[in-house]
Amino acid sequence: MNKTKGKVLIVDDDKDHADLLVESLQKQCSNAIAAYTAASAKSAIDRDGIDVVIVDYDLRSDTDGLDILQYAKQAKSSTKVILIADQNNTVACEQAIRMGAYEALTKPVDVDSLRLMVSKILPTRGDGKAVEDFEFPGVISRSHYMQGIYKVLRRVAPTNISVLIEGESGTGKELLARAIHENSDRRDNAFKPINCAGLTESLLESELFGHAKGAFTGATADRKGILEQADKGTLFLDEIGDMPLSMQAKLLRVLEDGIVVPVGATKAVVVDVRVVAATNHDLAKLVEEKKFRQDLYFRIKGVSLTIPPLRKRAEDIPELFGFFLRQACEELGRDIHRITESAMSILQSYHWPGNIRQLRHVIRTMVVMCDGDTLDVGDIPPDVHLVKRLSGRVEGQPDMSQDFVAQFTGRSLEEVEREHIRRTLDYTNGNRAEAAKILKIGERTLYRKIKEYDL
Ligand SMILES: Nc1ncnc2c1ncn2[C@@H]1O[C@H](COP(=O)(O)OP(=O)(O)OP(=O)(O)O)[C@@H](O)[C@H]1O
Repeated sequence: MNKTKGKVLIVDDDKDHADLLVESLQKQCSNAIAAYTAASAKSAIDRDGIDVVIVDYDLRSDTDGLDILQYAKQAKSSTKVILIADQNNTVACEQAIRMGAYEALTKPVDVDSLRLMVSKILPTRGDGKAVEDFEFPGVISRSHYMQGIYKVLRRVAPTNISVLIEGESGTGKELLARAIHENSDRRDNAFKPINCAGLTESLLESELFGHAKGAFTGATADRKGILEQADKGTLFLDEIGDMPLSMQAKLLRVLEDGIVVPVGATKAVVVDVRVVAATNHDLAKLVEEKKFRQDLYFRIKGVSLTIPPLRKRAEDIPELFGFFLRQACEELGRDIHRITESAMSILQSYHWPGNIRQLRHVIRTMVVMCDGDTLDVGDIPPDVHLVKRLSGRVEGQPDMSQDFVAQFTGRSLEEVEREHIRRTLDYTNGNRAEAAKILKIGERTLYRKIKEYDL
């Protein structure tokens, strides 16, 4: 059988069960180990750089499986954690998923399915050797959209091909560009980003190409441009759609010939750069409108990728949430592990115009606002709150009604009504008069429904 590379840790205080899982996983994973206590699990995580943790929720010690989940993710965010809980403990399973667990299973666990799951996380090559480690440090994503993107990146990153990344602001374009660089042979040389928007043409030219001493007022010394600084490395051209047309022509020439002449210099410099470009415009449309040069478009678009906005991949939110929660807690010296179901559900159905960047800020604000050890609806900033989503289309924002409907598809009208009333009451912190106003029903009707639905 093809063995996977990667380390698997089984954490279970039932020694026999842990050993059984280790034995079964060792058939496919040469490096499966067991820990019977939380303390030894933590030292294995610190010591061994574990890739997959399979942890029993009920450890019968002062801690539980969720604590190990949090510890493992903090030690290495790419570690995948599978939680196993008792059949009736769906609360722990839901909490684990909210905290970024890869999967949460209830007992009895089918060992073959578990093995299959681990083999999906740690793939093998046909010749039995493990796939080369391919790291996207700090890049979180489990949605099928993002998995598709990673598949392409795995192939593309190690080559020299130019990559064009399209996506709304804050979707993680620069992060992916860095991941491409880190997974290429150029990783030991520089990754140089430059934002092509917001710079005057002459500034952009001098930033890109450099300048000679005395080239213009203020040029008191020779200065290497970004292109030269990125020699043998990667040049990241952010917001390339905003580059002035005349600069586009100059850039194309350099990319074609690999020769840079700094502003005011007489000598040319030969450079070897790989280009990764990003834009939040539809570049093909800009080409049609003659606002972007077609020849440059083809030059930078060796492979093009579009990162979907966060609202189209709400399934990524729990894992991103866990990641940013840990970051914020570390930064602010807080110890918060949990989020209520209603709060997570609000985060998952918000439309996130600022995408992942906005999510990160919101989670930080929630940590600041939170009094206890669990984030709740009241900690969510008002602009992310329910009312905008429930009132349908927000001006200037996409229509969210589809996402809203999708949440409730397959549920009865009664269930939807109950849930809707519950969330609205959450939103108004239990203020019935305000909730009735939002719901556009009388207060007496609301009172009746609260009793009827036992809210
Ligand atoms: N998949 C991800 N996992 C973890 N963090 C992410 C992910 N994607 C984005 N981020 C974080 O979100 C923030 C915004 O990402 P980034 O700057 O790469 O976006 P961008 O699309 O380049 O934005 P802009 O177009 O405004 O320059 C960064 O803090 C980044 O680390």
